[in-house]
Amino acid sequence: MSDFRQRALDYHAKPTPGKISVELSTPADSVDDLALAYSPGVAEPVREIAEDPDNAYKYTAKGNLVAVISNGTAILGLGNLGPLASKPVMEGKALLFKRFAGIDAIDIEVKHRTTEEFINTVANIADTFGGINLEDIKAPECFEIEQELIKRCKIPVFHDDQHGTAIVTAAGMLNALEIQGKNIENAKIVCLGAGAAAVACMELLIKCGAQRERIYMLDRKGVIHTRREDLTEHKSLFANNTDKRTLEDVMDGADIFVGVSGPDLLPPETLALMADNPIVFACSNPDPEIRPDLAHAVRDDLIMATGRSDYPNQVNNVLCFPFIFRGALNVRASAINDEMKVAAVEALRAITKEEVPAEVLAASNSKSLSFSKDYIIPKPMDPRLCERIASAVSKAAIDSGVAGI
Ligand SMILES: NC(=O)C1=CN([C@@H]2O[C@H](COP(=O)(O)OP(=O)(O)OC[C@H]3O[C@@H](n4cnc5c(N)ncnc54)[C@H](OP(=O)(O)O)[C@@H]3O)[C@@H](O)[C@H]2O)C=CC1
Ligand SMILES: CC(=O)C(=O)O
Ligand SMILES: [Mg+2]
Repeated sequence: MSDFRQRALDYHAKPTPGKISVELSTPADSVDDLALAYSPGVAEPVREIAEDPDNAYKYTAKGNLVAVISNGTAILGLGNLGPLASKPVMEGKALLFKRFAGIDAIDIEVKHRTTEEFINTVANIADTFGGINLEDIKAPECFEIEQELIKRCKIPVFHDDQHGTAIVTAAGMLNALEIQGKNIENAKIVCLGAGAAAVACMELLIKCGAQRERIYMLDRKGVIHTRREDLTEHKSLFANNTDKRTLEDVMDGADIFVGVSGPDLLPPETLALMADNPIVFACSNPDPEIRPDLAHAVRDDLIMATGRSDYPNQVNNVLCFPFIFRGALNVRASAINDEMKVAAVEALRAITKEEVPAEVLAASNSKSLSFSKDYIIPKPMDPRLCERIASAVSKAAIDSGVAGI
């Protein structure tokens, strides 16, 4: 067994199995404490909440509690390995919520037969939480699940793999384009993958100025084009009227490659086909579509990002979900809307261009970091992220009329 694999297993097994636990926030030592915490004292907030459900925010953990919910159908890039196998990732998301944004999060892995059964399960428990972060649910079911839950729940419901990924991708991409001296309106974009992350990333890039007809999206069958008759509703939105059919066909002259598909799917030699000063986001986890060392060996003019912590430019939704929820929960937003997403993109972009605090340099073993090809997006441990993104998101929620307080 490799040293890293053993360390990763040990990290999860010790000192106690898993990565999260529940801690008490009030005293529970004396008879008097118990009389307040449980019977008879607990009856008082029960009555208050029965009278007005909003009192749950005052007397329970609801307002700072997010459910991280998965069915394990698209666990990172590992595929459909079932709900229980997704638990380490969901506990990991809970860890990140707490570590970076002080949000209490609990993982819930749901076994279900039909999409409707999954939706009903989540809708039926939603009132317990201040927000719901859907995670690693595969396309196309994820689109219906999120839309239906947004309709049925009074709290923010956010499919992280769609919108968290899209927000970070858009921020990193706009910064990378600026460094490469290109603009998004003219960019030829190749997107390998046509699932949850791909569709949301491309839709947000279009909102940022990308031209739909200059996007070439591919699934396992190749380029998504107008003559295909097997396309789902969301893939059809990206059907390109083109005679190009393969990855090699569309990589010719491309300015941007976004990989949200699976490991090692981008042959190094296809990079040679791209335009000058290209941008390659190989975001599949844990193994990217192409390893940075292979990519850099083919081209020295590219900007390269992955979803991982151990290379420069980590384009990963960890840079978004803790902070966008912090901003939403702080103003008790009923939804996470486009205005809040755009505010998160802009905050992320702006932070990248500012001086990096010494503690971030130390945590990332760097002597210096400044806006450049190897620093297009902030590091996740940057303490400015929470304050800056959350306040921008809260403001956008207030301005767009979805804030509850
Ligand atoms: N860095 C980050 O922050 C994030 C990265 N990701 C990564 O993106 C990837 C996809 O996740 P997600 O969108 O949630 O999953 P989905 O299951 O919703 O989508 C997966 C997509 O990848 C396509 N795909 C898989 N294998 C191939 C292949 N050999 N050739 C071409 N296309 C392929 C599938 O094609 P088809 O439709 O034909 O089945 C599908 O369209 C994962 O690797 C995940 O780790 C996801 C979210 C965040
Ligand atoms: C980062 C993440 O959410 C994923 O790879 O699925
Ligand atoms: Mg995910």
